[in-house]
Amino acid sequence: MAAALRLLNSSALSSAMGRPYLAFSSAVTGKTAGVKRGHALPEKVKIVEVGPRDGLQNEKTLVPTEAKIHLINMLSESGLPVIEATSFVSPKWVPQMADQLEVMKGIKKKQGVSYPVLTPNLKGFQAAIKAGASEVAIFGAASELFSKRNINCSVDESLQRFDEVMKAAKEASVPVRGYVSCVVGCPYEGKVAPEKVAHVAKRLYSMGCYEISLGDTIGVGTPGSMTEMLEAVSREVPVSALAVHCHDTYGQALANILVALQMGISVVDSSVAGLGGCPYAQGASGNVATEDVVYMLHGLGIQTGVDITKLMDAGAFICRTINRKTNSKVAQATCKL
Ligand SMILES: CC(C)(COP(=O)([O-])OP(=O)([O-])OC[C@H]1O[C@@H](n2cnc3c(N)ncnc32)[C@H](O)[C@@H]1OP(=O)([O-])[O-])[C@@H](O)C(=O)NCCC(=O)NCCSC(=O)C[C@@](C)(O)CC(=O)[O-]
Repeated sequence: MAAALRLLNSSALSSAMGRPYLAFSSAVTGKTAGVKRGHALPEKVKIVEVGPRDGLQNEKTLVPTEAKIHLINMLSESGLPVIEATSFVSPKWVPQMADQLEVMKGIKKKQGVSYPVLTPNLKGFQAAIKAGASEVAIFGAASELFSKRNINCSVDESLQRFDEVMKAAKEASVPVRGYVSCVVGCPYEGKVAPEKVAHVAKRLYSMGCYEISLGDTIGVGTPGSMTEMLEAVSREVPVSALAVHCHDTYGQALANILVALQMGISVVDSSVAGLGGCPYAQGASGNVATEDVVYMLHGLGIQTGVDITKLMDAGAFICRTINRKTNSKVAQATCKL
């Protein structure tokens, strides 16, 4: 990884001399930044934008529904292939997502873009389908205490609930993504053993989830602990079915994503402007910023299909709307605030 970072930095510096700021990345030129891709790095990465859901769910002040819809529409125009739109969870638990129906009805669905929603149980699944969702995600955890605080049941109980959702989803031919939270650390239990993560990931995959997103919910992972965890999980679930979902609390998210890419993972979750946190994980900061992920990937010559300028416009819009400073380093550096 160190070698790859060295290559990235030297290439970025030389290619940027005398050029406007965004020439640091291939995002504007469409060309690679001249970085030799390591043989393990994928040519393309699918970015799963979780800003409208993960990014906003923790906002204390209710974000106007119209603003959520406008954000999703702007993100759709940026070329992102997947935008997690909202969640069909209890409004008593997460009031910010109580307008899920209006959001789903209000967005302009762009052809080729998927708009999955979170569904913790059968009730949520049924409501999501009624609202027009064509993809859902179930969300479990590798830590008992986090599971209890987040969805009010043990890990085993959650898997039973998910089984019901899976059965209904199969009948309705709806693809289901599975999340595992706390893959390296838990706010209540501390370090989480990689074997526990592998166990839950395997269960979700066996019950039919097409993709398993591994969440470093509180952003404590390092390239070392991520590697250890990913090695354990990839013994149970094919790497082609894995995604990483990194929060940036300790500033390790991009480095963690890079090790995941080097292990063959080609799906990365991120949140525009680095918005977010988890309501049940005190102190957790936002997801890694999508702008920063796209900048790094383009700098590595990896395709995303995302127009970084349009993406930054979406980030600037939501930051203005909720009166927050962007957490994206790229947006800060280019004054897209
Ligand atoms: C799972 C429950 C519902 C259990 O909550 P519960 O209180 O145990 O549920 P219950 O079955 O006992 O029902 C209690 C009430 O909730 C209602 N209810 C029950 N289900 C639903 C539903 N789907 N939608 C709307 N209402 C629902 C139900 O109808 C009933 O209403 P009442 O009779 O009292 O009026 C609750 O704990 C919950 O909603 N939790 C969601 C928490 C959440 O959204 N957390 C954030 C997402 S996870 C995350 O961010 C991590 C991730 C994915 O990003 C990855 C990472 O970073 O690690």
